[in-house]
Amino acid sequence: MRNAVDIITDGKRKALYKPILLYIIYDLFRGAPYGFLIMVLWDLFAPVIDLGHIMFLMGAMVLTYLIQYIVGKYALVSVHETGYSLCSEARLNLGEHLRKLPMGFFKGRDPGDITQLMLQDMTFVENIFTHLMADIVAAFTLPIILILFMVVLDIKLALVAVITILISFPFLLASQVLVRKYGGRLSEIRVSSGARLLEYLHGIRYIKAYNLTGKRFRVLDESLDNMHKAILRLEIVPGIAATGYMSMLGLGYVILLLVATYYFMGGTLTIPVYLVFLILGYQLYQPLIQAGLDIMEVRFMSLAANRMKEVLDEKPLTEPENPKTPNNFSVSFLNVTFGYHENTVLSDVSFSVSPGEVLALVGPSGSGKTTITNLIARFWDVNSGKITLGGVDIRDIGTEKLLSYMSMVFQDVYLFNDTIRNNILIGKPDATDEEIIAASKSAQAHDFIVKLPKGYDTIIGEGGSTISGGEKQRISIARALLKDAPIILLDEATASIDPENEQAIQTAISALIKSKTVIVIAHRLNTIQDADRIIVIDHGKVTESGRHQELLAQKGMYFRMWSEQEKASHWTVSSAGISEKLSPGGSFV
Ligand SMILES: Nc1ncnc2c1ncn2[C@@H]1O[C@H](COP(=O)(O)OP(=O)(O)OP(=O)(O)O)[C@@H](O)[C@H]1O
Repeated sequence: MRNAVDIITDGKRKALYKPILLYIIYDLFRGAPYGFLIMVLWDLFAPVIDLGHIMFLMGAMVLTYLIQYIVGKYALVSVHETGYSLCSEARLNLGEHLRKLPMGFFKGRDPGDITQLMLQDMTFVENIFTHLMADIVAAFTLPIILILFMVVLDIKLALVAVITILISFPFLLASQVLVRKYGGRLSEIRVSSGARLLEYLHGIRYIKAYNLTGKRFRVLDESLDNMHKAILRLEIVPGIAATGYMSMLGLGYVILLLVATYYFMGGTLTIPVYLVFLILGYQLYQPLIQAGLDIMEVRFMSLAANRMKEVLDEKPLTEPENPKTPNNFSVSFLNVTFGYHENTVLSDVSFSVSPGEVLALVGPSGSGKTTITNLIARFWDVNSGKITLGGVDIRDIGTEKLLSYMSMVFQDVYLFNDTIRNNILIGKPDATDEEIIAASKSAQAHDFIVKLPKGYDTIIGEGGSTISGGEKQRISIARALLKDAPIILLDEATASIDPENEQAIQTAISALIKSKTVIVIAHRLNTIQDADRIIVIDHGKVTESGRHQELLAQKGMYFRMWSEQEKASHWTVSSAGISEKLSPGGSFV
C-alpha cells in the first residue's frame, strides 16, 4: 500500500530527499558546536588552561555557525521550492483527475467535500512539506547526534537519556491514535458544515421568501456548533496525550539530571561531564518536544492523503487509445439503456437525428429528456446499447473532442465570476472583438451589455448573480453562437427570457441551429411544432415519434399534452382568478 507521502507526491517522494539531506547537514552543524563546547569545558577544567586552544575552539564554533547559516539558507529555499511545487502539482493532478470523472461523481458528493480537499487539506500538507520539515528532520537528527556525544562521554547516562525518551513514546502513540480518530470525524463535520453554509448562501432568496430564516439558520447553526465541538475534542483529547508526552520528556530531563547528580556526588562523574550533560540533556529533549507539537499536523497529512486517494481511486471515463473522428455529425441512440444508480431511467431508447434536422424531445417531467442530452455529452456512460456520432461510438472519440463538437444551452446557465467578454469567450477563446459583438448581437445581448458600467469588461458575480435570468440566457446563447459547434443541445433554452425578447431570441436560436444537428427539449410544445421529428419520452421509453401533425393524429400522449397546453396558453391569472386570453407564442424551428 502506498503511504501518505507517495499518494500526495504521486510517487515523486525522491524530490524531498534534497531538502531533507540539506536539513540533516544543517542539523549536523547545529550539533557540532556542542562538541566544541565539550572540548572548551574540558580545557577550562584542565590543570593548565590553554587559552590559545580555547580560542581556536571558539573560532571553530563560529565557523560551524557560519556553515550552519549557509546550509540553512539552501535548505530553506530548497524545502519551500520543493514543498510548494509538489503540492501545486498534487492540486493540478487532482484537478486533472476531477476533470475526467463522470458527472455522477460530483452529483453524489457534498460540494464542500472537494473544496475542503483542494484547499484546506492541501494547505495542511503544504505546511508540513515547507514549514514543519525542518522540525521533523531535527527531531530525528539532533537527538541522535547528541546521544552519540553522550555515549562517548558516559554510556550509563546516555542509556538513561534513551530510556527516558522511550518511556514517553506510548503517550506520543496515543495522541496519534486519537488525532486519527477525532481528526477524521472533524474532517467529515467540516465538509458538512461547508455544504450547509453553501446551501444557506445559495438558497438565501428562497429562505427569505418562505420565511425559513429561523429554521434553515438553525440547521446551519447546529452544523457549525458540531464543528466547534469537534474542534474542541480534537484539540483537547489528543492534546492531553500530547501534553503527557511532553511532560514525560520534561520529566526525563529531570531524571537524567538526578542520575547525573547522583554519579557526580558519588565521585564517578567529573565536573565538565556533569556540566555537559546539563547542557546536552536540555538540547536533547527540545526538538522532541517541538515534534510533539507538530505531530497533529503530520497526522492530518495522512487524513488528507486518504481523502485524496479516495478521489484518485474514482475511475475516470475511459478514453480511447486511438480516437476516431466522425465523418459527419448525425447522432444516433441504438437501444440505449441507462440508470444513474440501480433504477433504470432510459430503457431501450433508439432514434437518430442528422445534420440540418431538429429533433425535439418532449414528455412529462422526470421522463428522461435531460438524461438523453447528458448521455450525448458523455457526462455519464450508457449501461447498454450505444450512442454514435457519424456512426462512431462516442466512447471511441475522446471526451474533449466530443465536447468540442457540441454547444449546450441549458436551463440553469452558469456564468463565471469574470468579465462578460471572458464568459462569452469560453465558446471560442481566440475569438476577435468583432466576433464577440456579432454573436452578442445575434443573441440580443449586445444592447444590454453596452449599457452596463464597463460594457463587455463588466465583471459579473459568481453564477451570474448580478444580472437577470434572461440576460444570463442571452450571454449563454452568445457563447454558443461563438462556438459554432455542429451539434446543438437545447434544454428549455428560452425558459427565462421575458416575453418581449422571446421572439428575438427565437430568431437568434434559429440562426444558431441553422444546418446543425439539433436536439431540443421543450416543455412548451408550440416552440417545436415545426421540428423535423418529435419523440415522446415516457418513463424512459420512446412511446411516440413523428412530426407534429402525425403525433396529433395519433391522439396519444403528445395530443393530450398539446391540448392541455393549448388550453393553458389562453389562461391569464388575475385577481378575478384564471381567465382566457389569446397568446399564440413563437417558434424557433
Ligand atoms: N444525477 C442524477 N442522479 C440520480 N437520478 C437522477 C439524476 N438526474 C436525474 N435523475 C433522475 O432521472 C430521471 C430522469 O430525469 P431527467 O432530468 O432526465 O428528466 P426530464 O425529463 O429532463 O425532467 P424535466 O422535464 O423535469 O427536466 C428522474 O427520475 C430524475 O430524478
